[in-house]
Amino acid sequence: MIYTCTLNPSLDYFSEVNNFQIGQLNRMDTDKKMPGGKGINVSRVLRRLGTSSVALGFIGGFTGDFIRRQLVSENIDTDFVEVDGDTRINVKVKSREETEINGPSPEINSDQEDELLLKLHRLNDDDILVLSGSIPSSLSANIYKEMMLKLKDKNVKVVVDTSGQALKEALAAQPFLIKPNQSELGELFNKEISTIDEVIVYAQKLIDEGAMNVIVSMGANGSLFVNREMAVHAEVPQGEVKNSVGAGDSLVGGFLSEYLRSGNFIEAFRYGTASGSATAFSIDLCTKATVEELLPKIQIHHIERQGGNR
Ligand SMILES: Nc1ncnc2c1ncn2[C@@H]1O[C@H](COP(=O)(O)OP(=O)(O)O)[C@@H](O)[C@H]1O
Ligand SMILES: O=P(O)(O)OC[C@H]1O[C@](O)(COP(=O)(O)O)[C@@H](O)[C@@H]1O
Repeated sequence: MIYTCTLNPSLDYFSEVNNFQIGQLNRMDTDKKMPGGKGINVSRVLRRLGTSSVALGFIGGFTGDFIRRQLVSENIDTDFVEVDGDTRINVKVKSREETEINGPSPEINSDQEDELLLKLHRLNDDDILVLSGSIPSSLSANIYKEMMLKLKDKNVKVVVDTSGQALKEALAAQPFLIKPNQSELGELFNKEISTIDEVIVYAQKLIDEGAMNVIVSMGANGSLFVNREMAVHAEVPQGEVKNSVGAGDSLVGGFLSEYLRSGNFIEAFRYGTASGSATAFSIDLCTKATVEELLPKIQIHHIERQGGNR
């Protein structure tokens, strides 16, 4: 079974505003409310691709009720811990450019934190746990690492999709997969990373620090998969970007769905990358049909590393 864990879910409020002007009264042309947060998006993508999962995390208030109802209507199993405050609202404005304003998390107290940690007992050998998104300010930045250490005697593959300190801390617990985007990778090393060669060098450093597999997503430039055996670039076709929110989560969901089916890293990477692009080219998240239409257009290039593959 795949478990996704979203410590900081969101109601994503999407609005389209033609000619958005800062400091002026703007009116929306369209709006839409969707359940959001990285693990929740992974669960939604997995369901669309025909793979079941259980969504864990903290939700609360009217926004939490909305998320729960939406997930139930999509036949996604949930096992959330209820908190007192409202789950945050993240505002996404689409105009000439996309602008995101993510809200602050509600307070999580130590009983609620313990309740979530106890749920990890549900996991068995060969399950997959996806730890995705930012960490609420009332929790410690090393909570992902702590969760992984609780599972160390079980053969659970853990995927970590977060950034900054939380990601640095998690590396020591040897995640199966991490998925920073290009700017998150740069942020980890306090360096602007602009070429594919640089991405490979720094992804490799994350492997040296403990990650088993690294995918670096690079928006319209596709993505890179790096582990000790290979470095692979997936080139994506150009298309009209309708909404890039959730593209990274779709990559993770697509990768896992195909990895569970075939156990093949390259096919999983191709499928994940197609899923990311299919979401970027859609108003909502990708569907199985949009992913499979793009799949033949994803070009896979093996890259020989300096000093050879290891
Ligand atoms: N403009 C785009 N054109 C084509 N594919 C895209 C575009 N933006 C994102 N994608 C796809 O989605 C994946 C994840 O996108 P990215 O923006 O890098 O992730 P994140 O949402 O985590 O920042 C990319 O690897 C790519 O496959
Ligand atoms: O937890 P964070 O880092 O604030 O991110 C939450 C936001 O990221 C999303 O999960 C989208 O993430 P990606 O675009 O990286 O796939 C939104 O649904 C949500 O609003």
